[in-house]
Amino acid sequence: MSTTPSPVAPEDVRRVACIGAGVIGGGWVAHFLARGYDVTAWDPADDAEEKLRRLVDAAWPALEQIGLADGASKDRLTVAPTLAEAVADADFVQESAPEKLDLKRSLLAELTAATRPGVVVASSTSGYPMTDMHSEAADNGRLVVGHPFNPPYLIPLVEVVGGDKTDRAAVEWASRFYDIAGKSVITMDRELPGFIANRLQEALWREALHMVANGEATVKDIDDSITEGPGLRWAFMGPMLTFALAGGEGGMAHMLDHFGPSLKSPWTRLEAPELDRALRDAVVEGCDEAADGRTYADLVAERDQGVIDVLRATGRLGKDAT
Ligand SMILES: NC(=O)C1=CN([C@@H]2O[C@H](COP(=O)(O)OP(=O)(O)OC[C@H]3O[C@@H](n4cnc5c(N)ncnc54)[C@H](O)[C@@H]3O)[C@@H](O)[C@H]2O)C=CC1
Ligand SMILES: C[N+](C)(C)CC(=O)CC(=O)[O-]
Repeated sequence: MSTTPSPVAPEDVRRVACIGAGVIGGGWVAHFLARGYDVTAWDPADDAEEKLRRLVDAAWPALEQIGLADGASKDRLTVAPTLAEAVADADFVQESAPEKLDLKRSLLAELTAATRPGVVVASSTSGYPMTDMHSEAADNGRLVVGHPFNPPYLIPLVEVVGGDKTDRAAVEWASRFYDIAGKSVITMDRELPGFIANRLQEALWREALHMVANGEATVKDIDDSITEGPGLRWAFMGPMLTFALAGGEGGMAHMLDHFGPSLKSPWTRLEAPELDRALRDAVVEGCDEAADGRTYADLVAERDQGVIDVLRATGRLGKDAT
């Protein structure tokens, strides 16, 4: 473990390195460019640069719509030929490589060695605790999880948490940096599988898969049940406060006294269903039907506009909102 402080204060960060430039790494690139940073990306895939530039081009109209920071430009993106060159001058590194534990462990060790001492390195992992990804490399107290939501250039939340070897100062540095970079930060003081939001999302997801597997609901029924129902409330009021209103003037106390006993009803089947070929195909087929001829690019544009409309309608544009 290291006690090396970052060589750069969060407010003085100029250059961000994004390692792995797929859906999430590319989304981070778009976000940091829009917030006015110099961004250096690296990804080992042959077609990575072309795909990355395509993703940034597709995201840019949405980012212009919500407002670019002074000096923000797509021209401030450099795609480096090697990982070492990508991170050599970075003030902060966001790792978004595939979700494979061995790969994350060796990549994070490599990043620790290739960055300047003390530079904070955050992993986008959607579920691995940093304690499992930490290597034995020296100076690894600056490795943190910075879990984003898709697309990182529009969804504000980042969950920040360290592992058992992470310096508290690195967690605080990352939280402050993300805040300055326009994110909405939850800083966790302990590791949970799936952090907070994915733990919740995965519970919903498992139930949805059970219903498809058993022919109890279609993919469309499941999506409509959220977008026409609780999803409308969740955009601005979380599940706890929403349910407190279900208790009327008696609030959560009445809600719990009234509905609490039904917690024991067999509403959920939280053990995950077998993700066999039939279930996989049923879900894929249902999503194709739901897309109804819209391409991936159409859906991305539709989603981005929807998120912007919700952020605007709920008064969250204007603050450095994403
Ligand atoms: N897709 C999602 O909705 C979300 C994903 N995440 C996390 O973000 C990370 C990346 O996931 P996605 O972007 O979805 O995956 P992806 O498959 O879209 O992108 C992964 C990228 O990493 C590159 N790559 C492969 N080996 C690499 C290496 N050794 N070093 C650096 N890059 C390498 C690939 O060429 C690819 O471009 C994962 O840890 C995932 O859990 C987090 C939040 C949401
Ligand atoms: C599908 N996923 C588990 C990788 C999703 C996330 O981690 C967060 C999100 O964008 O919902």
